[in-house]
Order: sequence, then structure tokens, then C-alpha cells
Amino acid sequence: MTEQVVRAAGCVLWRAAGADVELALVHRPKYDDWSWPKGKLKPGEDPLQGAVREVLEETGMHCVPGAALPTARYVAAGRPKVVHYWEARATVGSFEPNREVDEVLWLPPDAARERLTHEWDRPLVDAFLAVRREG
Ligand SMILES: Nc1nc2c([nH]c(=O)n2[C@H]2C[C@H](O)[C@@H](COP(=O)(O)OP(=O)(O)OP(=O)(O)O)O2)c(=O)[nH]1
Repeated sequence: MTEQVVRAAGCVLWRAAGADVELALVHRPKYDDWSWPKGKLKPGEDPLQGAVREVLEETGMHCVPGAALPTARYVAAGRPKVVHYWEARATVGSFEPNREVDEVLWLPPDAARERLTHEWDRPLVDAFLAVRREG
């Protein structure tokens, strides 16, 4: 029997800060870590819609998604997991601490790369910058 893959989606959420950009990292009290806003898809949910929903739920921000970023694949709790990512520009909204996320930090790309707790989340900063350079 094929093992059921857990599907999730999230975003590298960004906003303009002068000529530069800032990226949103979320702090999850459950893990005490800094990572990207993301979460599991609902049954039948389109991954891009799920990514935008997770951004809103975790950060309070509406966003306009753009280019797809590399997909993360790993095993979590003994099950294969796939996480789809997009870059997304934050538009309006405001953060309220919630069950999943108790803090959001907006940081320039280099600082975000350093602040991310897990090695596996870091390549998304450079993938985001590459997509941005390509216009
Ligand atoms: N977020 C994340 N976790 C990973 C990766 N590789 C890896 O081994 N893990 C481990 C860390 C955790 O012990 C485990 C579950 O992390 P998770 O962020 O997917 O957990 P979650 O189910 O609470 O998250 P969510 O999808 O509901 O947001 O997977 C990776 O690339 N990203």
C-alpha cells in the first residue's frame, strides 16, 4: 500500500522596505522555532490557495502570490511530506498572536537567513532573491 503523502503549502512573504525588501518569519511556540508561514492543506484544497490561507491565518496578512519556489520534501512523524512554496507580496493586514504563531518578524534577506532556525528553510531565501533578480 502506498503511504499517504502529507501535503502542505506556504510562502516567502515579503514587503518593500525602501529600495530593499523584508521577509516575514513566524515563531511557533510549539517548536520554539523561526520558520516560514506554512501549513497542511485541507482535503482537496488547491496548494496555492492553501499557501495564501496559511499566510493569512498565521501572520494576519493578505498577500499576492507570484513565482513558485522550490518544493520541500521530507518525512515528518513517519509520513512523507511535501511542502509547496511561493513568493508572495504582503498587502494589508495586521498580526494577532494565535495558537500556531506568537510572533512575526520582518527582516532583510540576510538577517532572515540567519534567524531561520532550521538549515532546510534557508535555501528559500536565495531562491526568493534569484526569482526577484529575474524580475
Ligand atoms: N518545516 C520543516 N520541517 C522539517 C523539514 N525537514 C525535516 O526533517 N523536518 C522535520 C522537523 C519536524 O520535526 C517535523 C515536522 O515539521 P513541520 O513543520 O512539517 O510540522 P507541522 O506538522 O507542525 O507543520 P505544519 O505543516 O502544520 O505547518 O519535520 C523541512 O524541510 N521543513
